[in-house]
Amino acid sequence: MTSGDFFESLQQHFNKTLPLVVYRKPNSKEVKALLQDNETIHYVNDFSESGFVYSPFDALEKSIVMPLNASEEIKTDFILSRTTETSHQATKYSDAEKAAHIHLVQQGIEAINHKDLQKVVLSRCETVNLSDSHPIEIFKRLMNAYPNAFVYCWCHPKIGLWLGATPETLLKVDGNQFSTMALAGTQKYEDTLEVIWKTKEKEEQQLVTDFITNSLKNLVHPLNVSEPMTLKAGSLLHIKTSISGILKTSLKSVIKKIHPTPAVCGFPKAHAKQFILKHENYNREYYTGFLGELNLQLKQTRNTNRRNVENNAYATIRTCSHLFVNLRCMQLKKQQALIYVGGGITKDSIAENEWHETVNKTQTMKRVLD
Ligand SMILES: C=C(O[C@@H]1C=C(C(=O)O)C=C[C@H]1O)C(=O)O
Repeated sequence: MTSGDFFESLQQHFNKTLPLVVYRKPNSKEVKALLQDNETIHYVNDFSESGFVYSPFDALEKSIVMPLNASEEIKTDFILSRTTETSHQATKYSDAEKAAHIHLVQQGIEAINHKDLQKVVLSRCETVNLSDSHPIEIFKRLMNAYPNAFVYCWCHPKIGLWLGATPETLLKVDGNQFSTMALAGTQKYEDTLEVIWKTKEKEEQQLVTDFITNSLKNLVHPLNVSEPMTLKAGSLLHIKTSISGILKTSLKSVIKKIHPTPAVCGFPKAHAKQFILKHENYNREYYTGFLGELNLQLKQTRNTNRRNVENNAYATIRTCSHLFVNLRCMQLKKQQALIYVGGGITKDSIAENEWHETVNKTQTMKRVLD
């Protein structure tokens, strides 16, 4: 489909206020959309469904799927163009806004010092007034601005409209090949990837790696764990460890084990989650949940040069899922964007610095707003 026809179909479907999702994977030029044919909310039953899944932070809440068999699938190639900065004004924060987050972080540090809690990821939701909002235009700007992110726009008339550009994979399953990543630690990108990471960030990220590798012990075997490396995400840098192996269990079991990871919740998981639900004072909804392709059937012929009938005999069908953590995202209301940002708190955190980290993280979305 031509790019023009693709975005025209998308806009028409959007105008009919029917559910849709449009997305582009990291470093890919292919953009895909699922256009659901009616307003039904399809809930996930056991993660054996096929389609696009949208899951909240709280694993006790229901996940939504746009099923392949109730949607039209369209695709195009999107050619990146030079990013044009929008005219969005710099944010003036009130003292109260800053004080509230600093207080939350201080409560987190206090709990870490006195209770059985090693890390807790604390976040806030910032409201930005918009002069105008064209979700599909914003989605295109996100694709241009963040080529190595998973960029999406998800919309359901009964749930809401979300957009994001996330650097973090929750998991990828291709047949029985499994991979994931431990991503944590943040600093501003200042024109180089050759940066020094402080012990605080290194320990915080190692905790995520340890949690994931321990959780996967009996589910993925053998398990390969890379050295930590620096990853650039927009104007930020993170530490990333790649983890991969052969999956020995169902998708449902592995999701249950790892989501939410200490990269977005904390450690131990139950205590961190309890702290978040009690102290954050707002509902994260889908922020720090996960989203992406669920159980898609990929057909691959072994020898693409041989154009004969026999070739089909060599075709293999693999079931693939590729899920991302819903970070660097926002919810669009009529004339407002709700931007969700957070950071990992450990015993060594400095509350003021954590505030600035969330301010820096808001830039990922603000750069594409009018
Ligand atoms: C929670 C967020 O990001 C997560 C927290 C990070 C950190 O604490 O340094 C880094 C990357 C993400 O795993 C967010 O972007 O809102």
